Amino acid sequence: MTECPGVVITGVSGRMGQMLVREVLASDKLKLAGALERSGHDWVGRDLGEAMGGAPLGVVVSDDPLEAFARAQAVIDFTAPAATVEFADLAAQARAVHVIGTTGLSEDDLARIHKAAHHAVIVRAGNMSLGVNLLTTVTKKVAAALDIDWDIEIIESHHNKKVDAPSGTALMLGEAAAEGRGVKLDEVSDRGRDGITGARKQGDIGFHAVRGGDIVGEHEVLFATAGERITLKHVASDRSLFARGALKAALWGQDKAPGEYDMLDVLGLKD
Ligand SMILES: NC(=O)C1=CN([C@@H]2O[C@H](COP(=O)(O)OP(=O)(O)OC[C@H]3O[C@@H](n4cnc5c(N)ncnc54)[C@H](OP(=O)(O)O)[C@@H]3O)[C@@H](O)[C@H]2O)C=CC1
Ligand SMILES: O=C(O)C1=N[C@H](C(=O)O)C[C@H](O)C1
Repeated sequence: MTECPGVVITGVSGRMGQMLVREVLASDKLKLAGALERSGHDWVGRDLGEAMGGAPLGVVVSDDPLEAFARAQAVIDFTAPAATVEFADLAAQARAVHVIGTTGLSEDDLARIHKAAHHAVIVRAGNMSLGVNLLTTVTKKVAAALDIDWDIEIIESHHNKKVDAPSGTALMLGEAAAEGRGVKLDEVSDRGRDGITGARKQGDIGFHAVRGGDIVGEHEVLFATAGERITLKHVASDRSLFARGALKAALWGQDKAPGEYDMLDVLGLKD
């Protein structure tokens, strides 16, 4: 029998980090090869299971990514942009599949990730759920079918600890709508109106971010014209769906050539 690929989880104390650990431990296709936190974090040096408030797991939380990645076949990373670009370089050096869920990445960050993907497989998506990725394909089709007099607005809602806006998912949906319309998102994007903004510019794609309580993630794409509206909506009520998508990506990437991929590739939804 072939051995399960070993996976390192970064940012293990985080909301997604802990969810990913649970999903890897429950998986019979991947094994936990390491757990990372930033230097100085009080989980570093502790047993991961105990740090999470449970029984010991025999995995000590480390702050040494290169050493951890060298022992792994995959890295699953839901942290922050500054950490993710470092991890992309190090995972590529170790030739480990790097699954990136981190959002809020700048153009410079994306360029660095693109470079790292010359040497290893990188799967990156602002949302790892099947439902959202399907929604992007539907959004693209609806946008392609409708005239410019249908206004497109994207409304996202998240918990009050989220640090970036618009969400990675909202941007994926915006890209899909822009692609469907045959325009560039950065030329039509209108983010968070405020004050005397003037009338809505035809062809713009609007973004609105709601933050409150413990909302896991909700995304709505509104197509509105005179006399009628279409609303496409996805609601995530449990973070485990993002974690399961990430595990699927880590496995899928094992036999792929170096390069940048997304969840549409993993889910077989690319057209
Ligand atoms: N693609 C998807 O499907 C999804 C993406 N996300 C994205 O994942 C990311 C994390 O979300 P969430 O888990 O809620 O956030 P949390 O803040 O709960 O967790 C982030 C973790 O990353 C750690 N971290 C941050 N910076 C560094 C660093 N420089 N080096 C090492 N570790 C670091 C944090 O440590 P510390 O506490 O010390 O800062 C923390 O443990 C966000 O970008 C979010 O948008 C979330 C859900 C789904
Ligand atoms: O920060 C979150 O929580 C989430 N982030 C992702 C995003 O920015 O779209 C995915 C999901 O909506 C949860």
